[in-house]
Amino acid sequence: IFPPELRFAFLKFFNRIFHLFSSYCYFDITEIDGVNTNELYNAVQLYLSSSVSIAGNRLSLTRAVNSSSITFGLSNNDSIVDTFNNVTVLWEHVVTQRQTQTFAWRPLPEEKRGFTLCIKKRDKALILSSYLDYIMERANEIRRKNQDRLLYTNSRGGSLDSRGHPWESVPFKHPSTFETLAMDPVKKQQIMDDLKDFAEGQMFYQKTGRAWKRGYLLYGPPGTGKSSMIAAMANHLGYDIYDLELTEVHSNSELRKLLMKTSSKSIIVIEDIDCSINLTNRKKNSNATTQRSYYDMETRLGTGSGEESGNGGNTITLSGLLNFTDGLWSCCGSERIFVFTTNHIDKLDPALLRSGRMDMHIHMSYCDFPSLKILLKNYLGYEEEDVDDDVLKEMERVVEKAEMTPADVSEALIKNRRDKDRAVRELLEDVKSRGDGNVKDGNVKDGKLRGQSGNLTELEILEEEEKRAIDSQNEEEDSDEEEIEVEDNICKD
Ligand SMILES: Nc1ncnc2c1ncn2[C@@H]1O[C@H](COP(=O)(O)OP(=O)(O)OP(=O)(O)O)[C@@H](O)[C@H]1O
Ligand SMILES: [Mg+2]
Repeated sequence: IFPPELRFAFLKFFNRIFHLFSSYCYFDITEIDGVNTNELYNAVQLYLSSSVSIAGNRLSLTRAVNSSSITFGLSNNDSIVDTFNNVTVLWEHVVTQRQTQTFAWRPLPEEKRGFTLCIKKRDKALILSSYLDYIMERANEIRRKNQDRLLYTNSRGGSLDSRGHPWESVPFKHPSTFETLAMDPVKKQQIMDDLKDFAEGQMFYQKTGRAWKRGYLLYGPPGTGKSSMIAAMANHLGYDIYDLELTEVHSNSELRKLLMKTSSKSIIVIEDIDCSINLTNRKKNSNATTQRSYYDMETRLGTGSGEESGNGGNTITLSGLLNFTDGLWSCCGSERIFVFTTNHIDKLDPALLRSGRMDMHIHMSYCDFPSLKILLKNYLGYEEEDVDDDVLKEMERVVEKAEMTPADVSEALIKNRRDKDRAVRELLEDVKSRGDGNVKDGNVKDGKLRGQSGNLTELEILEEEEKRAIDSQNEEEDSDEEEIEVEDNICKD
């Protein structure tokens, strides 16, 4: 009988009156806030999942693909009571069908989900000041404890999913830890201490006016454990990993968007940075080196000298990357670690290496004696006293000269892991033959060239040559002794 406008006005008026006299107030926490995913929604969901499992009568159970744990959740339009500081609150999970959309610049999920928090008006101040913070903290804790950390990739390119995320995620379950990582224990301890200081350093960063982030550059030959180190870092700190594939990023602004969508307490990784983007000065480098780079980015990437070049801004440049790690944008969110890895540190632009940019440069080197002992323990369960003294001494003598990577050693050990004595014997032979071979050859630096297989491809040989050039350059400063040794051998020969 009444026209709809009148009915609507009446309802609104009635609602107002009702709320005026009601002693309750309500807060809506929707899953999608405008276009962004609402972090609070996810936090509340996680927070409630820990209590609904005990209290709820009707629960929704979910188990994400590859996840190890089952998550409890409130069923649609169900509610639960929670108490905080002796204040009782009511949570309701509200799910409604979304009206068919006329036009949306990206598809939204069909259901509109949200939580409604109902509290007494007199408790409002208390709740708003600390309850929500408490929920965020608890949710983070639960997430870390569940061990369901995530590995994100941007393999979709710049496109967004229905929840507005450019990142795709899978549960991260890499078993590498600092314990299993074979490297010099002193160096390992330094890195662990550094990570600890970082994770606990909120006050320090605030006091010194620095953004709460830290950069590590891992460099060294393939198979020396750079990726394993990143996994160990993530496992140690309980952080998520964002594996940024630069070849999928088309412009600096896309890079910025990706960064904005990373959460805090995360490690942002760019692997093989020398291969995925040309970060050195193009002009200087436009010879053989660039011809054999893995991806020919010449047409797509900028000059790397700072400005975006002329192809419609469709480039990602060194300055873009530096802004990403270092500039104003890098501190949206906090507690972030950037890790770059490379096999060729000399190919990187000095701007990326200057002090203060990457806080720590970590050299992952060939297997040395302490690392070898760790691998023996990991793979065979051998402590030092389980191995014959003479064998150990012999290994100690030759292992560094052999220039085997931890990956080479692991492989040798895995091959014979059912027969431990044989594994040790064969490893010793392998190490000795390589080590003594290296001493004879003197100036041939990399074990792989003389290694098991003589059939390296042309690309690999080019790479090896390049690596040797780099190695000799790197070692100019720090290994005068070795050079003398090599020269001695040449003289003997
Ligand atoms: N330092 C190490 N400690 C323990 N295991 C190692 C170590 N280095 C290599 N490995 C073993 O070798 C394999 C390859 O190592 P990883 O992928 O970490 O090397 P990388 O340095 O990242 O190589 P690339 O430069 O080719 O990416 C790993 O699966 C791991 O088992
Ligand atoms: Mg790697």
